[in-house]
Amino acid sequence: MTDMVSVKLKRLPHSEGLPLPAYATQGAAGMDVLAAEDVTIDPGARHAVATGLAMAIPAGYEIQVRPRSGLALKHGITVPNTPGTIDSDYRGELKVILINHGAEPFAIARGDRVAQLVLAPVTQARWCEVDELDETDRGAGGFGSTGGHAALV
Ligand SMILES: O=c1ccn([C@H]2C[C@H](O)[C@@H](COP(=O)(O)OP(=O)(O)OP(=O)(O)O)O2)c(=O)[nH]1
Repeated sequence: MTDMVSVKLKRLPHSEGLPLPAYATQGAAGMDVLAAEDVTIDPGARHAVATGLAMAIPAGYEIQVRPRSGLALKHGITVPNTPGTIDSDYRGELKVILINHGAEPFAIARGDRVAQLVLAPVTQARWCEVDELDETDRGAGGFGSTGGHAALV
């Protein structure tokens, strides 16, 4: 059974008549979120798409704005800041930043499902400053230090 967390949501006038974000299937991790405006994004351009929704996410949670794979694969439409972070103390309009990596202008109509929202728990870190860090086999190796993209044998 999936946990359910209540999130207070306020409709702004331009979302009137639109369905709320919803899970497309029972096991979906993300709720598809709808555009509240008509807009065309030219190749290479970005736009913060209005959703007409504001919310009060409970403390200890965030909402992540993630791309939809179908739009990415078929049209090159993705979220450049993915996952977009909606903070629990944000009360403004949730906007979906989209970029068109495709070759054609991409037309969005009000009501189109442009991205998905994932509610996720947040753990805040407290820094603990030290003079020395413990040693590991990896050490400072990174950024491809274990080899290229060929399969490990
Ligand atoms: O895709 C996004 C990302 C962010 N936001 C809103 C909610 C979030 O809580 C706020 C700030 O986002 P973020 O911290 O990513 O932006 P920033 O550039 O660091 O701005 P700020 O200085 O306002 O925190 O903007 C959106 O509506 N959509």
